[in-house]
Amino acid sequence: MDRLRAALSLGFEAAAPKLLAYAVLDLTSGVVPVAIGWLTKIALDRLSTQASARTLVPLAVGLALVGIVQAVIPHALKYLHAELERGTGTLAQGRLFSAMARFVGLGPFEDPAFLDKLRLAKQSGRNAPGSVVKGTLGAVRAGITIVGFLGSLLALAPLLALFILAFAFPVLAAEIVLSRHRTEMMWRISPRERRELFFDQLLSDVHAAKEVRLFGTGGFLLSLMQEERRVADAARRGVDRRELSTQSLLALLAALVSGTGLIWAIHGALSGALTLGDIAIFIAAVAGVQVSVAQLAASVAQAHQALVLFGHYQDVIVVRPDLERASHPHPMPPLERRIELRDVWFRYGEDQPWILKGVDLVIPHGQSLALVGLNGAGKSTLVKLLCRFYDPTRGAILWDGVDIREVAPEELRLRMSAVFQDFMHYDLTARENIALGDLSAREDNSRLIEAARKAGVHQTIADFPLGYDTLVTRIFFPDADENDATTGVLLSGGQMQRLALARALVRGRRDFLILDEPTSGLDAEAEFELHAGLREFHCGRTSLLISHRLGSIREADRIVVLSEGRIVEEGDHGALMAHGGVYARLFALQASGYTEELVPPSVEGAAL
Ligand SMILES: Nc1ncnc2c1ncn2[C@@H]1O[C@H](COP(=O)(O)OP(=O)(O)OP(=O)(O)O)[C@@H](O)[C@H]1O
Repeated sequence: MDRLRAALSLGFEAAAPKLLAYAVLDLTSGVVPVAIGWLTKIALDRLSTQASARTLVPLAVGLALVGIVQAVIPHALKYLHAELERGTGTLAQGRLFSAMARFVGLGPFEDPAFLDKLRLAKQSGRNAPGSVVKGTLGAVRAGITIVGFLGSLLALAPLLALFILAFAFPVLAAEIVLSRHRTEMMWRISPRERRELFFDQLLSDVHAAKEVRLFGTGGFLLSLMQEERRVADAARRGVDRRELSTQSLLALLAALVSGTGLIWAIHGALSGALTLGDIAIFIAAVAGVQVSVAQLAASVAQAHQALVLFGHYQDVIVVRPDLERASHPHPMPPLERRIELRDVWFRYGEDQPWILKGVDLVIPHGQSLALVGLNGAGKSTLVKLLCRFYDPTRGAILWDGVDIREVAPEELRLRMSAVFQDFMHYDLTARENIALGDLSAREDNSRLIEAARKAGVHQTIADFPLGYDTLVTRIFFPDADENDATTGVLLSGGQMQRLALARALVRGRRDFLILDEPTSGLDAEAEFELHAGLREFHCGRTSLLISHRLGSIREADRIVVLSEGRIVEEGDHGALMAHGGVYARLFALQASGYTEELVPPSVEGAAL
């Protein structure tokens, strides 16, 4: 009942006048068949008693008017229903995405059960209020028609009226059971549909297209996609078949009921107990009640199914933040002393292996720290904990002595900037791609240009047909525009990475800068220039740099080596080289790939 109220109030909030108009028209259409039945009966009775033509005119006009109403109402209802769906769709979308914005971290986006719920919530938030209104009003409308016709039947054949009414109960029960099966099936196949969608996107994605073609995996991926569809279709087919057999059985029952009624009516007519008009209204009533009972059942099923799905929407919009928010958040003044990881342990789930195993690390204010380690050592995980995308499973991260769980996550993030290893490229303009780092810079050309210059991408953008307002994508334009550069340009991987870097830099002098492999896609010269620029940029600022190119981090104030979730070495480049441990071995290994004659002295080591 609460769910019904919530769905209706969402519809009401989104489009109250249209919802009311829909209700009025829908309910009116419930009276129409009964009115037609009675007007026909009266007309036939008058005809059979040789009544004058004048008495028939109003009836004919009435019948014509009711006929017009009957013809127009479905179209008006269709329009109003679409309007209702558009209104609720926009409102529900806003609420759904606002609820998702309350998530502090990344956990829910990695939880398959939540992703299934989210997909159904998106669908039901848009459709459910309309379907609930349609289903509920459809049921009421059918109820009105049934009551109208049953009243007529009660006057003619009370027993038959009760017989027909009794038939309504199994129909309703069957429809509700079928609806429950359908919604359960939809939930069951949801992961399959998600996987099918994944393969579908993969097979139409330009990035994947290269490997798909080179490795010839198109057929294989297609077969996986179709397998998902086959399994999901088998489940759908099962429910469809069950519906078909149940509906056929109900149709048989309906035929028996109408057959019995017809035989009774013929007897009545032959014995002179029923007039021609009685027969007409009787036939209309039997058919009308049966159709309306079927409509009632279908409407109840529709509303029931929509309400079950609407439950997913409701679950998502009231979902609690994935990570605890402090009830009285600590203020977040600028960093003055240090960021500290104190005995931090972390794993992604209780059944997952430990990724960080007791990390103690201090990043003093104003210092640059470089993090080094083999693939999978836990470097990016540590970055995600610093941004509070997850909370440590044990231990704490302190910002000037305050646990970051005690401050508002938004405040924490306002004090930071970052380039992530898996940086984003937005299918927007160059201006927007940079300004998404700090929206206040959107119209501030000098700030955008400064950030782009530092990231080494200003000249590239300036040469675009529309400069900073050039779209750095072509996905929004059809083939016909392919040769028109003003409809968008395509960037190389390195240029996209520079844009991502500019996005991080446009945030200005934030307290803490994280650079996770910021130059992995850049050429050696660009990387050298960029690191020189960055050195100047984060000179005297607190920063964390992760890079596998050890030459680019050698000038960091401190280098920390992470191995299997533990810090195994710490010191500056000179000290670590002298120590002769993991770092020295890795550095020597990289350096051995270069010969002195080939590397100009100024860039030696920089591009390792
Ligand atoms: N979202 C996640 N859920 C579960 N496990 C994860 C997740 N992200 C990373 N891991 C696991 O955590 C481990 C450390 O990954 P992480 O990305 O932190 O390593 P890294 O040191 O940054 O590696 P690389 O040098 O390859 O970037 C890996 O074994 C990875 O499988």
